[in-house]
Amino acid sequence: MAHVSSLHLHLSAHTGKAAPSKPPKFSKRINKASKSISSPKKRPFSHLHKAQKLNLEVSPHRAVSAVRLMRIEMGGAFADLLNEKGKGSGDNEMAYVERTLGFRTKDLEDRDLRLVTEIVGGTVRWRRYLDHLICSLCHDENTFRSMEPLLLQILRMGFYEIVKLDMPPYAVVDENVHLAKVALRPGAGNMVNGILRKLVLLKENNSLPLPELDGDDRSQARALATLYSHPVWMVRRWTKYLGQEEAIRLMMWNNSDPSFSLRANSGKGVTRDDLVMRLNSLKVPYELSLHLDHFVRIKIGLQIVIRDGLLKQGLCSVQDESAGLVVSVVNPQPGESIVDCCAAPGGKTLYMASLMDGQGMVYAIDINKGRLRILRETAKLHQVDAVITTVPSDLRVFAEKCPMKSDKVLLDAPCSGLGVLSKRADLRWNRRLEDLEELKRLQDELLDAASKLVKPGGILVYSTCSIDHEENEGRVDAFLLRHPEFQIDPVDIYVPSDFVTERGFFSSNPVKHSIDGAFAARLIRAL
Ligand SMILES: C[S@@+](CC[C@H](N)C(=O)[O-])C[C@H]1O[C@@H](n2cnc3c(N)ncnc32)[C@H](O)[C@@H]1O
Repeated sequence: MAHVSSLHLHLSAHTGKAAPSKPPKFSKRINKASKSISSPKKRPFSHLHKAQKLNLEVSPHRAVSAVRLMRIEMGGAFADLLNEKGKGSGDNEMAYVERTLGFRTKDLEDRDLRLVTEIVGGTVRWRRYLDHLICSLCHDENTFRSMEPLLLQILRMGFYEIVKLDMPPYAVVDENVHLAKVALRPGAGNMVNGILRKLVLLKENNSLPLPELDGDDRSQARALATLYSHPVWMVRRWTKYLGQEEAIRLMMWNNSDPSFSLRANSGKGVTRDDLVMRLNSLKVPYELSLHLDHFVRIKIGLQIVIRDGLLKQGLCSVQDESAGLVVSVVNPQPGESIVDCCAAPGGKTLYMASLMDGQGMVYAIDINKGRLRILRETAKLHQVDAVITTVPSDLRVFAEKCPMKSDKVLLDAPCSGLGVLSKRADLRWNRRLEDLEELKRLQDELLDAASKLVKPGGILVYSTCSIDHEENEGRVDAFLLRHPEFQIDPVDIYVPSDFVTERGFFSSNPVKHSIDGAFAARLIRAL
């Protein structure tokens, strides 16, 4: 999670990358605020102190959104509330606002939090599109490129609200101008006013300066990347593998509001009916999963579920159905010994453990000790810790040193995450094409290591949350060439046929199935 002291980094609007420097563009107010941030002693928030800094004219959702956007861009934090793991309570957020902007606003209500989620998620997703418009309406490109980070975030929010949310334009202009004035300085407010008013006029005349979809493949990819707000390399890759129409549909999915699934924690004796009763009493609308007995889908209301403590009490988990279906491919049975090779933070480990009726063992290996600690704690909370053993280790080292042979081995490999871009709003901006090559090398090494832990006749499941052919089928094909002792075990008896590829792999497609994109291959070792 981003630490607020990252405000000391200067962020270039051009690269979106933070580079260490003194904070050149922040107003004195911000510099003062960041001084107090880096001080190890926190100032107590006395009532007097609060009253002095209370600003009732800036709406809370706007102040919180601006600060979250700063944290995301400068620290790589995730945009969705889910990743705040329920810590995003109003109080916490307001402390961030005060330390970043130098004032508090009135407290956040549930409605404000919903707006924050919508504005932050949308502004991050539409960043390339919004920056194109902002840059077009600036005096010159240099003005845009050298814009101070907070000012840019305020403009992005305003553009998003006007263009994508169709909010009443002059109210948006007034509020963002006011925020820029109090959080930065009067001149910044004037600039926001000028640019946003230009935007309102252009929108009213239906003449937003957007690129045309023409020219050669490269220029079309660049235009699509702006129109649907994705990196150019992703557009080029998807156009090549999926065709332009399908690539556009995928980008539209990635830009839509994500829906979430909840898994009733049967390890603790909670049934889906129990979960549904709680959701009814909280008035959170849901749909039963068509594919998995323990799962329900919710489009809205995750905040309410978090607030009500359902996650903290271990009654359910937030888990996408695509992850649940990967567990169906493993098909864990009571009494089995299962190795989960890249287990943390434990979504699949916990679900597998809950299906084992207290018999057998899931060995949860992960290189990341901190994430593994979270897994251990959640396993206790979910009352499945008796069938989980955590092993902090690099899988490659573990497989070399430890001769254990298991019934089943799941390798849920580190991957690009290209199947989960609707939930991970900022991920598209953090991934580079070069990452894929590095990831493929790691995936091959981890597959080789995982295969050593499978007993003769045992099962190896390779899974990712990517929709990229090279990370999925490509890795399996390369593995089968290196390991003729394994062959494909088709997944059709474990998951609905709609998810089964011609070659017998599991594949979920966000556009087709309205869940995250994921992949799993079930491989069986010769006796
Ligand atoms: C996709 S995540 C796993 C998600 C997890 N299976 C779940 O369902 O919650 C990939 C995991 O691989 C771990 N990892 C990366 N390199 C590793 C290695 N060499 N050995 C073991 N774990 C590794 C990362 O720490 C990360 O937790």
